[in-house]
Amino acid sequence: MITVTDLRKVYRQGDREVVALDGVSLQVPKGSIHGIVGHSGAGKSTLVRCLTLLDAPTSGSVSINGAELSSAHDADLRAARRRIGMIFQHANLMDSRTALANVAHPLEIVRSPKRQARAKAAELLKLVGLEGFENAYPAQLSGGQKQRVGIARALASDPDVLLCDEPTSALDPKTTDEILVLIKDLTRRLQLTVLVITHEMHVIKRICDSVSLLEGGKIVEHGPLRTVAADLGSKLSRTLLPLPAAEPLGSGVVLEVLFSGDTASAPVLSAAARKFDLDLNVLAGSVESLDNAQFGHLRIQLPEGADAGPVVGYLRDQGVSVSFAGSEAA
Ligand SMILES: Nc1ncnc2c1ncn2[C@@H]1O[C@H](COP(=O)(O)OP(=O)(O)OP(=O)(O)O)[C@@H](O)[C@H]1O
Repeated sequence: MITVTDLRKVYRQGDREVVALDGVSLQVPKGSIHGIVGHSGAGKSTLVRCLTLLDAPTSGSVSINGAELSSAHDADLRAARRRIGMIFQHANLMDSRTALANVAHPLEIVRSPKRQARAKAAELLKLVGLEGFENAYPAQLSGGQKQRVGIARALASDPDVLLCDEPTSALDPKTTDEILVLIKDLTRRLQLTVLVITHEMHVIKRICDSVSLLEGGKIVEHGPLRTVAADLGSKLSRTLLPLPAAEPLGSGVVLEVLFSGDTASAPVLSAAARKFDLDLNVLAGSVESLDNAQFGHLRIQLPEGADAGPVVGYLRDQGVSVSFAGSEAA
């Protein structure tokens, strides 16, 4: 379990203060993956540096499985850092070392016996699907394979926590999905606690159990993936289930509707159309499976002159979230 409590980081530039983190708190349970999304400048890199204590937080605390990191010093701090495995956008492997020697490197630093370090590195390469590549040099590996070596290296110190900073931003879509499947699989098998920092919603959709939106150094929305996706109108729901812009046709009322769980598979819209004898026009739609639950986000338009009130009431009674979008009823 990672617990971050009221983390603040203020940089001083001359007599000016830059508040990069403004009271960030979060909890990530063991065995789960939490995503942190945010635009450039939101504070993501600062958060990574403060979590690993490469940068000292101005105030607040970070603990892993109840052990306080923020007050640790010297040997304790080094030991605490080893409990955090890091994965970066680029694996930053040592070109002159084989895949095996790269993975064994963190073990050599803590003076593990050489034979033991190599045996463990071989085991980790197998775990990340690189059996047979032990003697390959980075130049002989694809981007995805290099990232796998990076992941094996991150696991060498048997960390409790995996901190992934834009782990797939440099990879093509197919390799991205393969690496995400690997991270998810390792999380479950090794009961890791994983924090993924990313600007890609795809990463959140594919592997995260919960998500936080970081803006201006603050977490402005957070929660389990299913809960935030079902919150019609929230920023995270809009980015998880985006709708393309579509001009309304005429002056009929435009509604945004969000189906989740059971309502996503029930023919609620056609039932509403029959019940009120209306033609409903779908202007835009987005359908996704998130954390094994179905979601549908639609923009629909009622015919000109139709009374939206009873339709909205009926849809809400069926468990569908509805809001007015544009038109005279907005
Ligand atoms: N060493 C520093 N000194 C002063 N200000 C800093 C420093 N590092 C970061 N900042 C400021 O803190 C804020 C957050 O920056 P940070 O790099 O954490 O954002 P980010 O979300 O990682 O952005 P990006 O996705 O572009 O890397 C920004 O306003 C930035 O200018």
